[in-house]
Amino acid sequence: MAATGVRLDLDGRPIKPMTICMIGAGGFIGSHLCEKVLFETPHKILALDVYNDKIKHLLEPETQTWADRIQFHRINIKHDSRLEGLIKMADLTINLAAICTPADYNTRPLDTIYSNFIDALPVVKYCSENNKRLIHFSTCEVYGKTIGSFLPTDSPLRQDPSYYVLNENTSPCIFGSIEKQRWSYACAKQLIERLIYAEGAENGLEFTIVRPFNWIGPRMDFIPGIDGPSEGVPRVLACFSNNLLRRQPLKLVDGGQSQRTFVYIKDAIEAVLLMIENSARANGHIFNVGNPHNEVTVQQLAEMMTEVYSKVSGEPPLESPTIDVSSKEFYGEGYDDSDKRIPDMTIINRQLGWNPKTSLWDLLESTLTYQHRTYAEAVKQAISKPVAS
Ligand SMILES: NC(=O)c1ccc[n+]([C@@H]2O[C@H](COP(=O)([O-])OP(=O)(O)OC[C@H]3O[C@@H](n4cnc5c(N)ncnc54)[C@H](O)[C@@H]3O)[C@@H](O)[C@H]2O)c1
Ligand SMILES: O=c1ccn([C@@H]2O[C@H](COP(=O)(O)OP(=O)(O)O[C@H]3OC[C@](O)(CO)[C@H]3O)[C@@H](O)[C@H]2O)c(=O)[nH]1
Repeated sequence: MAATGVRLDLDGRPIKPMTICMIGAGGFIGSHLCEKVLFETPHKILALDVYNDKIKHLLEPETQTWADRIQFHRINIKHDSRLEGLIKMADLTINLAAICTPADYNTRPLDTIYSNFIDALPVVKYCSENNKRLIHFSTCEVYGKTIGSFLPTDSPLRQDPSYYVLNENTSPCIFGSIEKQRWSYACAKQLIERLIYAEGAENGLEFTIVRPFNWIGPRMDFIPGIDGPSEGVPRVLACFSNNLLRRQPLKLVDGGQSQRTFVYIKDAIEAVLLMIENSARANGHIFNVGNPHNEVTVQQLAEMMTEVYSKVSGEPPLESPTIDVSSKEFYGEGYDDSDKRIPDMTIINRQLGWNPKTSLWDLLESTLTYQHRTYAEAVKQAISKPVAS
């Protein structure tokens, strides 16, 4: 499965095999990136994470053809002296490690800020001091709210893309007040972006910053009570999958009127591989990675997921498939929301020629087929178990 023959970059130069130190390799994005690198390139991976359940299929059995190209290190980067050595052994470091579920931002703001800023500091420092290239995962949340959201609801300017399309070099970062602790994550991500940018400007760090716009697909987060805590609140794909699997109405926070653009994880991973293998085109840039054509309100997402799940599971949809819930009830005090997220694709198009391919319907069809195959039986068994009194 590994690539054979000479592979060329976008400028026709041979791509040299490299060693990648991937921090957070055991998560949703990390697991897909590990697959891509192992199946389609000759590169080696030093995979660092606290967990490895999502990459077990890549680590075992050790007879797999790629086995000598991935090494798992169970490391918590908060406190592990092996981190610098592993970064030194690699040509490139990719940092994916983070607390990145909105339910945590206002309920565990300290953990969120430490994870997204303080814990990322040594990674940046070791890369800079050892002249190692860094690809750092930030977020589309650094844009916060759109300028258009502050206009009167009937203002025609709300239809003008310059009031809502999010551009890496020109859009401002607009967060709510400090008591809206939702923004702890976005603010920590923004500060680490600024630090990386400054390391590039003052000390010559070779960096690329990725701003993912709602990447979704198989292995995202967990299903509460099955492979994660019963009371846990994952991101929207897993929340709605959980509701569909349990035949419960999908909960629309504050009416589900916020808008998102969703991109299929496999499309997005193509963009990351282009960044990995085209350093001259990617260094010094911040890239939006999303699919501007897949925009829906959360309510429309719920309706589409209900329809797709019915198709892939063969079960009829519920008579009342959704229910409204207040954000205070769902997430607690201090929650706030991004109103709309459409990525400007000019920079990634110009530098890497990347475009997403998969429609929202198609990506939901493959993802919900996976969810049904992976979880339906376990959920059925969990539901049928008598509850302890
Ligand atoms: N999925 C998206 O759409 C999306 C959107 C915006 C930003 N991002 C960013 O992309 C990155 C990866 O996101 P994901 O969706 O794969 O999340 P994820 O939670 O699935 O993956 C993060 C991984 O990092 C690991 N990790 C966290 N803290 C660690 C530590 N101290 N030491 C070692 N490992 C640690 C976790 O165990 C987990 O496996 C994050 O930085 C996130 O902020 C993702
Ligand atoms: O059951 C639910 C769960 C969520 N919502 C609403 O859906 C919107 C999207 O929620 P989610 O995908 O969980 O998170 P966000 O898009 O707000 O934030 C993420 O964006 C990128 C990232 O940085 C990492 O993935 C993260 O911060 C939202 O409006 C929820 O309120 C719902 O209605 N019902």
